[in-house]
Amino acid sequence: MSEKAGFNLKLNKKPKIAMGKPKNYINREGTKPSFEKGGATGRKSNSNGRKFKGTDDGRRKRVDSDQLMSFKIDKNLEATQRKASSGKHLKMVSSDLNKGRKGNGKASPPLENVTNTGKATSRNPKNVSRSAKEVAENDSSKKHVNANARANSTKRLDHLPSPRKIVRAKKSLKLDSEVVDEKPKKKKRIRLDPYDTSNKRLDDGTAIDECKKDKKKDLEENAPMSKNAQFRGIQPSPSILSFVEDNLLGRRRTIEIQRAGYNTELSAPLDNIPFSTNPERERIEENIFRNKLEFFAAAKVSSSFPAPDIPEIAFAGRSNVGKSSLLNALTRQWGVVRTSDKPGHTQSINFFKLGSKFCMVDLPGYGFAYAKEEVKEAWEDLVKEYVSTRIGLKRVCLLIDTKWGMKPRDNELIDLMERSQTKYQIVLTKTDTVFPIDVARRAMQIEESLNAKRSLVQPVMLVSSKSGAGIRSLRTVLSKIARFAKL
Ligand SMILES: Nc1nc2c(ncn2[C@@H]2O[C@H](COP(=O)(O)OP(=O)(O)OP(=O)(O)O)[C@@H](O)[C@H]2O)c(=O)[nH]1
Ligand SMILES: [Mg+2]
Repeated sequence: MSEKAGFNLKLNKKPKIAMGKPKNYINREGTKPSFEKGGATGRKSNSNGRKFKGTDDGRRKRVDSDQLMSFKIDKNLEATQRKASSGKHLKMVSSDLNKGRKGNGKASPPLENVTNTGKATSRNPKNVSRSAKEVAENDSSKKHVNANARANSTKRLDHLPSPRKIVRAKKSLKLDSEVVDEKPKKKKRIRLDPYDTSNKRLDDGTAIDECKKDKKKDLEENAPMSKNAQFRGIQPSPSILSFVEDNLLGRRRTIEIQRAGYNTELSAPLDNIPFSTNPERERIEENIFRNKLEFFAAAKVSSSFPAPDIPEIAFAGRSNVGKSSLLNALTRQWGVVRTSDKPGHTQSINFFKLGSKFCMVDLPGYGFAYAKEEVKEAWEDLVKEYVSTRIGLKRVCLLIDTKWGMKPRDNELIDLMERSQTKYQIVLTKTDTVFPIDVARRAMQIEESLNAKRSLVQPVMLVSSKSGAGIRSLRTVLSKIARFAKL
């Protein structure tokens, strides 16, 4: 076999298909595919010789059958393309081609023609004529190609196609191979650009999410911290922390209190002497608080106040903060001052003598209480009048619930006491209801917030009437007032 023939065979890739061509196979110019005339069945009668020009009948018949064969193949290709099937269909095409060759005993077009025609017909039947023209143009070369194919067995190539034709043939072969090769390929994955916000799908999904994230971040950064978050951010000083730990302030387990040497059988166990061998409660260290607590006056209006002949210490604060309970805890005389879990229990200013030289005053609470608004307002006015005008009032213990901290009404009273230059001291109550760290935080918070107050007496006292924590310390502070107070 000559070199050129070999080259043509390379172009055809499947020389076997071309090999089956009969000797008298001629490709025609201007022939129309039979399906344009409504015949897609491959009937012999379908090929109407009269409509083909420049060919004799015999040839026409052969051409028709060829065309029919080509169309048959085209149809197969169409189906192949529609089903998007791969090499399987290509095999079918080849087998059909072979079938046609075997069955008819006639020439079948070479693979390149078949695929070319298939490609053309699959999109536009008009392309068939163009393809036929191409076929005609390449007539001679294809003749030789076919002849080459035949020459595989017997003959050698007579003349070679021009280089231009070879290129064209190569191109067509490429296109054909592309058509054939593209089918088995998997669908191309569409890669979405995450930064392309013009993409609707991105807008619906990732892009919006990112926007939301950014907005959320901005809001988080710019939004003011919640009160709770601010409170959690407080770093108590080491001195406050150690005070809290030393006095077992805050919520503690019974075992912890027992290990510290306190008798948990007693009420307010921490208000005792640790590791005492005495099974009973030790005596109160401050003499003044050993006195009997005696109720001696109650006032709902200022005119009912008793004569101010002894120093007084008053206990003010919101309703239910633990004022009455603290009086009992300080004197260890439970039941003398009535307490209740119902806010607003104390409805008048109650005066209690502790011995002959000292008086403790239980004030009605302000803020939320189970009472009518006008009644509560009357209590509040009474309390304000008492703390701002009372002669003999040496100190106001302003009780704040450790859990809730200071409220606007507390600040109102502070402002009033500041104006009236009444000495006041903050007492944090119910410390047993929160964690030790929160006791320290609250103390720190209040100390810092009231730093500039002139009438405020430091330090902030931390107590629990229930556990007895901090009661002894408060007693020490108050007994000094009672001892040195003069009218
Ligand atoms: N856990 C705990 N509960 C307490 C403490 N002190 C008081 N209580 C409870 O709090 C509730 C209210 O106590 P009170 O002493 O009546 O409070 P108050 O401030 O006098 O209330 P008003 O008279 O209504 O203004 C009662 O149920 C007490 O048992 C404490 O230190 N710890
Ligand atoms: Mg009370």
